[in-house]
Amino acid sequence: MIDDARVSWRHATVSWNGRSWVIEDHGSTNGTYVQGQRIHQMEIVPGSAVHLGNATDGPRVSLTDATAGAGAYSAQAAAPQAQAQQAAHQAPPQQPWQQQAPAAPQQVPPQHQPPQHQPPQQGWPHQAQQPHQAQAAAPPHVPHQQPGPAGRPGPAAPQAQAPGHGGGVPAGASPVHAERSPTTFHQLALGRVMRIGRALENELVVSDLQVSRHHAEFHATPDGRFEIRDLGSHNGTYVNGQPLAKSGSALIGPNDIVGVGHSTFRLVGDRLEEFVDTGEVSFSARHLTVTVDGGKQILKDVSFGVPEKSLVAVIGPSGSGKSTLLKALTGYRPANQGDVLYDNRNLYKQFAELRQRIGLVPQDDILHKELTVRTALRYAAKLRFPADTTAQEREARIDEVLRELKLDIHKTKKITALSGGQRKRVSVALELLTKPSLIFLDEPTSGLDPGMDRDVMQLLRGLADDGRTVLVVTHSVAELALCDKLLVMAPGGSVAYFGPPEEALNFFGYDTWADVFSAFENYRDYDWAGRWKGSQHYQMYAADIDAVAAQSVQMPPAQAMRPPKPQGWGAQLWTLIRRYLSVIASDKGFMALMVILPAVLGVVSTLISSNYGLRPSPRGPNGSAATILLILAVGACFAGAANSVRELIKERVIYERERATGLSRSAYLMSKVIVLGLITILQGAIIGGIGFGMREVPDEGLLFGSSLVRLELSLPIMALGFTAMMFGLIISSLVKTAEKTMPLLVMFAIIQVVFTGCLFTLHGQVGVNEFSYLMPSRWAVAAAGTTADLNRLFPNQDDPTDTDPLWDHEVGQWMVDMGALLALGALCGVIVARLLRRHEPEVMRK
Ligand SMILES: Nc1ncnc2c1ncn2[C@@H]1O[C@H](COP(=O)(O)OP(=O)(O)OP(=O)(O)O)[C@@H](O)[C@H]1O
Repeated sequence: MIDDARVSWRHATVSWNGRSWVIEDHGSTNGTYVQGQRIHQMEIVPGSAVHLGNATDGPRVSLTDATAGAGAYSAQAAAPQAQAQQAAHQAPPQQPWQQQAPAAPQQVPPQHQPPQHQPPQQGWPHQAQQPHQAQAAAPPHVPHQQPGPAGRPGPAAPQAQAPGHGGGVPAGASPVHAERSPTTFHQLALGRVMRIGRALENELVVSDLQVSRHHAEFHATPDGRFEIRDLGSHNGTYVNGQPLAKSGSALIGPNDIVGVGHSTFRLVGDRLEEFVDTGEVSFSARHLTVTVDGGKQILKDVSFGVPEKSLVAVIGPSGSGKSTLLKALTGYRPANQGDVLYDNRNLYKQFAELRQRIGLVPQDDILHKELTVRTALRYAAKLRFPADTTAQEREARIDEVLRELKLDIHKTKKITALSGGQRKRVSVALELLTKPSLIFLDEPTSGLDPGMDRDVMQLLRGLADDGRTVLVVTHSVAELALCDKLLVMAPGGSVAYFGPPEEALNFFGYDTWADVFSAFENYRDYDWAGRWKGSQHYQMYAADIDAVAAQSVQMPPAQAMRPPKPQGWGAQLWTLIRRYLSVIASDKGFMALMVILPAVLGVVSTLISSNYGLRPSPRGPNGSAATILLILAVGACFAGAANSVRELIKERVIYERERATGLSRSAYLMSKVIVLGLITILQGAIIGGIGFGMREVPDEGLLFGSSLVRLELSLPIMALGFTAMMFGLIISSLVKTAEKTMPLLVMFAIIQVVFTGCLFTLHGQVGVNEFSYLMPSRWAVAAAGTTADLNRLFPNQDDPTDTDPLWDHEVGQWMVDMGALLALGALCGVIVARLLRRHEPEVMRK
């Protein structure tokens, strides 16, 4: 353990590679320096000047070669290794203000048991010995320090002291951290530009993958003031939580906070103070209230707060507002009233910047299960990190996360081959890539057996001990003792209890959680919130926060909240296409089916007995030509729609999460359209190739003369496959569950059969004919019908002179029919985009 703020929590390791000692930097914030040069990995020898955090005055790690023999040398040199490892596995220090947990109030006499933490079976050595005591909330009488000007505390802000308590520091927040000191100082000089970025040539190097290589620069204006300018960064530069325009600039005063990646900067005189968010942030919610249309409150005045490194569990009966609370805390659906404070900064007001520090693991997995762990993380990293990160940098971060979550032995396995608990770890790993400080999980242990439940909860305990705040909504009560704080929601969306988990049952006066939940069920109208607010626990753990009056939420304008797009549109599209192709390629059965299905449909159509195929019979009419077209068109419709009908619904959770991290809606949709479009066009070619290939066709086509008549006939079938695929996407974005797609697919296909115009005459039927214009099969059969001259082959039996104008044997009509078919496809695209919006976090809808 090296006690220096410039040294990261996991900074570097020194290891013996069999030949020499090697120091490796683990993506530390302030870097590792050998002989004054920032390094990633380097061999070191006794006497090497190795500094952590700063090239000159950072803590020095030295190898001492006390003896001459090689063996003895190794033993000596092991010291730094032990040190580095120790640094990574330190339990959180006991706070000086540690309090004994209060005696349980109310009906039941206190039966407080010290928490019984099982030592972990494997992994997570960070298990705090007594986490509840170590992180017990500061009782109200502990004087709270007030935050700095924009909520960020700092030594230069004593003037911000406010009378009384509750002015911003949450109850339970450690007063130690309210007085946070800067991680580093940088001297600004007039006339000199200080450029910030990830690249080593910057004056101020921020080793953070969220930061662009050349991110922003500070420079002095001629009148002696300082200005920050964004250098077209991928993830944005923020002033007081608001994004600067790309390549925009702003004057900076002493009260302003500049945010770049995980670092924030503040000007003090001509000195720049840098605070690095290493994850250790306090977090609190104040008076959170959510009102839905009709005025009903589904979340009522929820207040709680926790210091850094806390693990908080939220439990409550079904419908008690847990998901609503999670959405309010993450900003997915901001509350109507109240505040969420992140390190004393208002999350809603500074959403654009702070949203990047939040990781959310939804209940369903957010990875494509067909991919291997490593491949899935690679695509996720590509989408989430700035475009200028190298594959090597991303790989290094993935390795780091895999190691941290003990997944490195599983990295080459497909996610489907992992156990439920391991799969959850992979979802957590994905969220950890960008080093969030706050991690929210929605029922991570649902569906897991008790052993895995414990495994996942211990994982979360470890994440919190490593310096993050973790909040988990759970149905499982078996492992609550691992948490620092427990929030119990009552029916109706109010707080029934907040405090140490081991005191909760006593608080309710029951022996088991089943009894508590039964009481919630049986006494739904009881004033659980009133009981909580009248308790000593409330005084101890929440009254402090509640003392500040509730505020209405005024969210910044939509464009100021949108997440930055770490990658450009084209790069996102390319990554999404590649990911989708990887997913398809990993499923050999699906690929085989994609070829077999159209082949079978094409072959089946050849069973229709017809002497003349698509040519006129000697007498003129040839009704079987219409039947052949009908079967081929319906086959293309089925194949196209079946390809896409489950595509969006099965990925909905992934889309929702990725959208919140900057995914472009149109790039996502376009990736589906391109890949599925190519597949269906290919399938259309197979159907048409077999279906028309084995038939007599007219001698002359309309477009290509006599040489490519079969292609001319197949093109409408291919385009029909494409448009049907787009219809399938509409169904996929419309439904709530994947099961509902099947009946809709069947309905779609049957309707297409009816409206081909091959079963009965559509032309001349007022209303029905116009309605048929909305059907892709109508236009596809019409286009092929112009080539085959369907008016002649399949005339109106009542009146052969009454021809269908859509089937006119003319090039112009072929073009119109094809144009209408493709226009329908494009219209479907617009509709899908609108429908996708409904499945996005509320803050992303624009
Ligand atoms: N947009 C909305 N409009 C109206 N009512 C809503 C809306 N969203 C949620 N509700 C209602 O609010 C209540 C709380 O819902 P929420 O999903 O937050 O509960 P929950 O505790 O997460 O439940 P579960 O454990 O079953 O997931 C429910 O009664 C739900 O029907």
